[in-house]
Amino acid sequence: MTKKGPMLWPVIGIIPSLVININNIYHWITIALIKAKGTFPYKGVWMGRAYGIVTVDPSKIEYILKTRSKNFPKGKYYKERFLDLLGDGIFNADDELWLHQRRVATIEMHSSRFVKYSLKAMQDLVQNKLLKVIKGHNNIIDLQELLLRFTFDNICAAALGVDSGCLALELPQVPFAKAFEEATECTLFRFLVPYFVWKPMKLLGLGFEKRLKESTKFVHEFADKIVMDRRNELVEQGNLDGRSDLLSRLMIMDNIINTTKQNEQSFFSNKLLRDFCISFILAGRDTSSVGLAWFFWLLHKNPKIESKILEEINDILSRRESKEEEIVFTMEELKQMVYLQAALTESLRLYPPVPIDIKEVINDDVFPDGTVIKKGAKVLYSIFSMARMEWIWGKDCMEFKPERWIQNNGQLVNESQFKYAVFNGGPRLCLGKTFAYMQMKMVAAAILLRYQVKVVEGQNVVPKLTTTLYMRNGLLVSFKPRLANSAV
Ligand code: HEM
Repeated sequence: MTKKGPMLWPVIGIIPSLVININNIYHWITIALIKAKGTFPYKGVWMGRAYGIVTVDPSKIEYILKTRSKNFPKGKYYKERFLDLLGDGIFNADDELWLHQRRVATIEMHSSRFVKYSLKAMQDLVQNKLLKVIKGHNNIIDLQELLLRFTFDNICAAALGVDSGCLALELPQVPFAKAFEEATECTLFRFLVPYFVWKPMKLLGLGFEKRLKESTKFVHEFADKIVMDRRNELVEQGNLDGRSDLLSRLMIMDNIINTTKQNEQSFFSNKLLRDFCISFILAGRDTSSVGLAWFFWLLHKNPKIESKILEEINDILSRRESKEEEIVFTMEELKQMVYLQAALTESLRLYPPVPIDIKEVINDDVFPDGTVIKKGAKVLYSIFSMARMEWIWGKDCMEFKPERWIQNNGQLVNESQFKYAVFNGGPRLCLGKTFAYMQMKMVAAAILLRYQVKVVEGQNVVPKLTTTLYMRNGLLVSFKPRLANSAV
């Protein structure tokens, strides 16, 4: 049953409490959820269509993400806000349209071809770009911004097969990345103001809606050109054998299906391919970089854990038969980094890149504990707050403890997706989870082996209110070469 939560005023609902706590929103929601014993009702402004419950209850999360997932889709509320940027892409689709994209993307992402391609892309990006930028910058640098540049280049290579150039040595402004960031930020405003405010603004081309229109146009034109060029390449060459990115593979798969089933319309039109790729870039653009930024911050506060990670990396390297000049981690070595994986998992628990998620209710429903939820309501679940509930994670829930994730036999703990909802769960479990771990381990190990990441003292390291858990002021650091490896 839902317990009392923050005050709901007539007409303006929960808004006054939100406004007062806007600078500390995640902690405020957490405290409200602790007081309400896990779930409370909320209401936005009158006629604003925002009402429902906020929860951290793993059994309710399992109910919405798995047991009754069809009754709790992304829904109209979410979709109409993301429609301009994402169209029908996987991140914004439900039902058949979602299912087909999900199926083909899953097949392709699990293929050894894609895994090999993404590993190579990551290795190249780390060795030839990221480490070079770090080496070339002797001064203080914003680590969050640097990691964002890395993941943007990485996801563009994986999804589109292009180099977006964010990690060039001089760290240039990249128009596509800039437009993407602007379009995402402006879309977020649609979640913060009632629909009767943003819809007229859109119609009249005002304020953030004007910026959204312009940045979306730029993103779409950029992606459209890549899709068109690839289509032409396929027509001219008859194949895309040299390419392993998702866009090329989906185009090829669709082509093969159409050749076997003559007269049937292609599923992946050029527009749907574009929408798919944009969804993919959105999903993988900032999640792992933001996760890594919090990870390095936690290591700074927990030097013993950093030493243990280093010990593990050096131990793995000591088993190499040949001692190459340049150390590039292999897939096998990354798999052996169990302690590093546990530390990353623990860091993501405390600072989940997607801090709050939302689902819409299609038909009236009743949760297993008897809580009634009405058609049209929204369920918000705070993944950030879940980590801070003693009844979910124990008395030490606030501590950064990688050991939580290692069993007595040395294997990693396989936790329930609904207790650890960081990567979502059920049929819409994050498609990039394996990719993200490979990426985060590669970056963390490559940096930690060579450098001590010195966090500049006196910074105000706090979360920003966006769909992804950015650090509001970034993370200023300097890199101090480790003596033993300074030549690497
Ligand atoms: C630490 C890194 C990451 C975290 C914590 C994370 C988390 C999530 C979450 C919570 C969702 C569900 C969102 C929702 O439905 O509301 C999701 C979906 C998704 N993620 Fe990730 N993600 C990460 C990295 C990535 C990467 C690197 C990629 C791409 C390579 C990716 C691709 C996707 C896709 C395509 C979906 C949509 C799946 C669907 O709707 O069927 N993610 N992710």
